[in-house]
Amino acid sequence: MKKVLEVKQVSVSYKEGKSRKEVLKDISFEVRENEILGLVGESGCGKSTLSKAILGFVKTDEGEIVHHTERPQMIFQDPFSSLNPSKRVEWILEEPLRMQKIPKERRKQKVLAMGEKVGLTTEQLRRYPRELSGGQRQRVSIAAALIQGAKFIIADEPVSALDVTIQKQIMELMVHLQEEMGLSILFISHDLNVIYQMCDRVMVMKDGKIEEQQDTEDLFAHPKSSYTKLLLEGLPQ
Ligand SMILES: Nc1ncnc2c1ncn2[C@@H]1O[C@H](COP(=O)(O)OP(=O)(O)OP(=O)(O)O)[C@@H](O)[C@H]1O
Repeated sequence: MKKVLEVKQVSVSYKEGKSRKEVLKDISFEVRENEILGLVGESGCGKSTLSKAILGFVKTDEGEIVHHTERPQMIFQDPFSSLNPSKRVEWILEEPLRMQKIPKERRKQKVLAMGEKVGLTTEQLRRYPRELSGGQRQRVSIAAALIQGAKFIIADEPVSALDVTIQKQIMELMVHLQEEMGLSILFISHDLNVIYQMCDRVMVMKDGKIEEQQDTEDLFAHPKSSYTKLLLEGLPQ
């Protein structure tokens, strides 16, 4: 099985006064080609720090992070913060292509095609981010992540800010695109229901450590760690 990412015995700490607080402790896992790997854990357990470490935004104290593809593209919970408010959606999507000096006609075609893939109409592509609904904005950030041909995406709580029905649509879109485009997704969520519906494999994180990782069905049917059991007990049947 080919891998897109290997994280080997990684530890990360933040400065806290004169000492340092260890936030990630000896983390090891891999993301394989063509899979959705879930990362679940309570608020503050270190999920966002892990994605920052993968992107190289925080320094690791120990361990090694090996990329086998280009750096992943991110999708965030709140696309507002990542979308330029003063530009129309089509401009935002075109921007990385402009940087690559792709000719105008080709850029327009790519934006239209990507818009269609994520379910945005030509009319919606002409709007500003603030003129779209939360779900439509999340479609824009998915398109922005994919338009340069990324094969590996980190999605950090991408559906947590959405209502349940919209949540479902965005989840279905992501699974569909993952299958169609052969993507690898590291899917971060605190919501076990969402993880169950989306992911091929799951890692459970607690206090900066990976408690366990298993195929989704196995983890939900036969959790190994007492912490995972506790999390699952909190779920309606
Ligand atoms: N820049 C920073 N400096 C110091 N401490 C930080 C910094 N960023 C995060 N932390 C601390 O590191 C721990 C892990 O935070 P992190 O944001 O990675 O958790 P998380 O699991 O993503 O939480 P959430 O789901 O609430 O976003 C927390 O205790 C947090 O307070």
